[in-house]
Amino acid sequence: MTPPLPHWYLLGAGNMGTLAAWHLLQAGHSVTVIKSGNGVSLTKILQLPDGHSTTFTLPVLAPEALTGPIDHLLVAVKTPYSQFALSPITHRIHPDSLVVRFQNGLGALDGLLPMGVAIVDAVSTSAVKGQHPHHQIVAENTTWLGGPIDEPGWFRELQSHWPNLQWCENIHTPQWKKLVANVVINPLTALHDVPNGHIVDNPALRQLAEQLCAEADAVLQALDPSWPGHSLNSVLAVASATAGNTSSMRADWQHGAITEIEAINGWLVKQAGRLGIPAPHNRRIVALLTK
Ligand SMILES: NC(=O)C1=CN([C@@H]2O[C@H](COP(=O)(O)OP(=O)(O)OC[C@H]3O[C@@H](n4cnc5c(N)ncnc54)[C@H](OP(=O)(O)O)[C@@H]3O)[C@@H](O)[C@H]2O)C=CC1
Ligand SMILES: CC(C)(CO)C(=O)C(=O)O
Repeated sequence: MTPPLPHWYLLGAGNMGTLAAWHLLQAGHSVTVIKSGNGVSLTKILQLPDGHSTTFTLPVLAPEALTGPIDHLLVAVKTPYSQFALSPITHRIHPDSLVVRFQNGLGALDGLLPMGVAIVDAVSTSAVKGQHPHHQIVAENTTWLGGPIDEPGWFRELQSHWPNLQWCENIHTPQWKKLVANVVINPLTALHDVPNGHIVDNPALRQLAEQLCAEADAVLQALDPSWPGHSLNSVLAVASATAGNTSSMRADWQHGAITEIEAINGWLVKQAGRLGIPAPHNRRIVALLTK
């Protein structure tokens, strides 16, 4: 008999959470948002890449209204909010639960989940923007899922409803590529209040980019000697491809919101410290963007 499709609990029904929920619903999974405001459902209006909009409604449960165990959890809150969002529900998560971490950076869930819980990382080069209830898919690129488990049985079917979704045996590779792009582009565009393309066009920013990138490559190479290094050209290619965009960190910084610096450059600085590798440029940038 085929096992039932997962029932997902979603922490963070913002841009990425809405994208994931839409594809999961399309594939026949069910999704409940965990958020204060029990009983109030969330109606989402998601603009698809072809310009059409789709409207769907997600049930909402307050953390204290949850009763049974959480078997499948999708975490799509911004990294600084992970602990606050997870703490009321961790007692519902058990060693056989599957947690999908849909966040930029690394380490944001470290120490927050019960021992033994499998974390599948989702790395996406897609882009979704907007504010509840309106969300717009502005770029539909590859999304990789992978972690310490084999490809789940439901994945193939989900793939047929989620364009460019891939299962990745070695999630480190896309995750670290994305990390290096975020290490360079996000803080520089935030601090200098410029769109991504300025990293390529402005010689002073490009020099700072080289410094941040070289430190990131040194740390990643120490963690995994097969890391190819020399990431600058691919980082500049991302900055060129998104030249007119406001990075997520620039947007957060402009709004006075806490940024994801701790999970991006902060993670790198922590690794550098552990490994005894100097990372003064990243250290400085973390200090500048930490309120
Ligand atoms: N948007 C994008 O294109 C991409 C984003 N990412 C990454 O995905 C992650 C999510 O980003 P994004 O979706 O853009 O962020 P959003 O700000 O759009 O969404 C975050 C959501 O989390 C909710 N939230 C915050 N705190 C809690 C809480 N305690 N309990 C329940 N819900 C909570 C917010 O609700 P409320 O608004 O009510 O506070 C909001 O709906 C980030 O790590 C980002 O870097 C990765 C690739 C692309
Ligand atoms: C790749 C980049 C920099 C695109 O803007 C991004 O992921 C972000 O803004 O967080």
